[in-house]
Amino acid sequence: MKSVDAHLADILATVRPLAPLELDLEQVLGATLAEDVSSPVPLPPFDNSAMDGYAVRADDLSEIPVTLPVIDDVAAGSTELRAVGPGHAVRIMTGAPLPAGADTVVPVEWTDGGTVSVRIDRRAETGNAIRRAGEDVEAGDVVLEAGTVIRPAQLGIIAGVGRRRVKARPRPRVVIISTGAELVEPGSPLVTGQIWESNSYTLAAAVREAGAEGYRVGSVTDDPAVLLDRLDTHLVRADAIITSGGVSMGAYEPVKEALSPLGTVRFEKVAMQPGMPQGFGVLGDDQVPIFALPGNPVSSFVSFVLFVRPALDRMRGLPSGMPSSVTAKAAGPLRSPSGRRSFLRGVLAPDGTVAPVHGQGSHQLAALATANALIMVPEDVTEVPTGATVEVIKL
Ligand SMILES: Nc1nc2c(c(=O)[nH]1)N[C@H]1C(S)=C(S)[C@@H](COP(=O)(O)OP(=O)(O)OC[C@H]3O[C@@H](n4cnc5c(N)ncnc54)[C@H](O)[C@@H]3O)O[C@H]1N2
Ligand code: MOO
Repeated sequence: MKSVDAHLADILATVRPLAPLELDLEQVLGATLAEDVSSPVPLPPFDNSAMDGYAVRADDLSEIPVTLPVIDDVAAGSTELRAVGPGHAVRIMTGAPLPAGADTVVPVEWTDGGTVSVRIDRRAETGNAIRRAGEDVEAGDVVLEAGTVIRPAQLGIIAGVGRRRVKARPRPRVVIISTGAELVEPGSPLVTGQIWESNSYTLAAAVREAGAEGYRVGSVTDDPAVLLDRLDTHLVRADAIITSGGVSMGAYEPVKEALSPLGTVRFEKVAMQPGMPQGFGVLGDDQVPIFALPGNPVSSFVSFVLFVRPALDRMRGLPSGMPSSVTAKAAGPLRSPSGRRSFLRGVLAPDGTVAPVHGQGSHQLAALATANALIMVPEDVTEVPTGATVEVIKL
């Protein structure tokens, strides 16, 4: 059987980072920057007030209380140049440009709030409540480096330096197709022999959590021709495809039957539990990667974590490899088949212990839903005693 590491290595040697595009601000969340972004101007661009209050000269506050005439009013957005002379005050709002001559802002709470004249009851030091030009960013400074994933705050600074578009690798578009004649959409009634289709929902959600776009395109039955037709329809808009089911040894294995003859997708047994039957390859002129995952719900999810998520990282231009793990102490004994690496579902506690959940079958989706970690048991280990150190992947 092929090792987990060899299968992941094959996948990562095949998938490529997506080509960068000029993306609009509205489309760029979750994309990976492919250029350094710098600011054309200092930020803030001008000295301005951090509070609503009065712009004055600190020298005029040597005797407190003091009453000063209010000679002007300046709001945020004001583009007129104003000045404050000795013995005067200008009423100012948060974000408004500081009038020339002023060197401190007295918050309105320290005054009587007057509009003709103002009584100031507390001394403000020079520079109080003033935000200086360039305090955040100097003109020309790089604010984000190539390779940064654009999350809300990063998107904010791109807009904040005035950029409408940036060069970035988009979120990969992943089409998800479940296969199986027994599958029924949740919300519809079941008859004997049927089950509700869950894998495409799990996988689409996992794709989105992994920073890509997940498109469920409905399940197909066990007819390989229908699957090929569905693939043909969706290939044009996919950066990757995930199928679930139809890859083992049964009489009706539509994914294997449809894709094996193409010669670009290999079906192999990977030495892991769950997730042993795996298909991977490329489709079409654009060599779109396809992950043919096993149908058992826990198997498809674990396969996603081990193989698809690292591939999506690579497509996004991020470092990729085996999911990171932490060490923990086994809270109970663990069993694992010889020659296969196990990914047991477990609950990692804050005290650093990890307990296997009850129900380790590949079909036991409810048990998976109670887990927050995968406990790895190496290929050459069949039993792990309570208290032993194990590696776990956090979910
Ligand atoms: N004779 C053998 N039988 C099986 C082997 C084997 O080596 N020899 N491998 C087993 C292992 S391991 C796995 S994993 C499964 C993989 O089977 P398939 O990928 O062909 O998946 P299916 O047969 O279509 O389904 C398996 C199981 O999962 C349920 N399922 C499938 N799709 C969904 C879905 N979208 N939502 C919810 N549940 C789904 C399906 O009803 C089956 O119960 O093969 C073993 N057999
Ligand atoms: O390897 Mo299968 O994934 O046992 O369920």
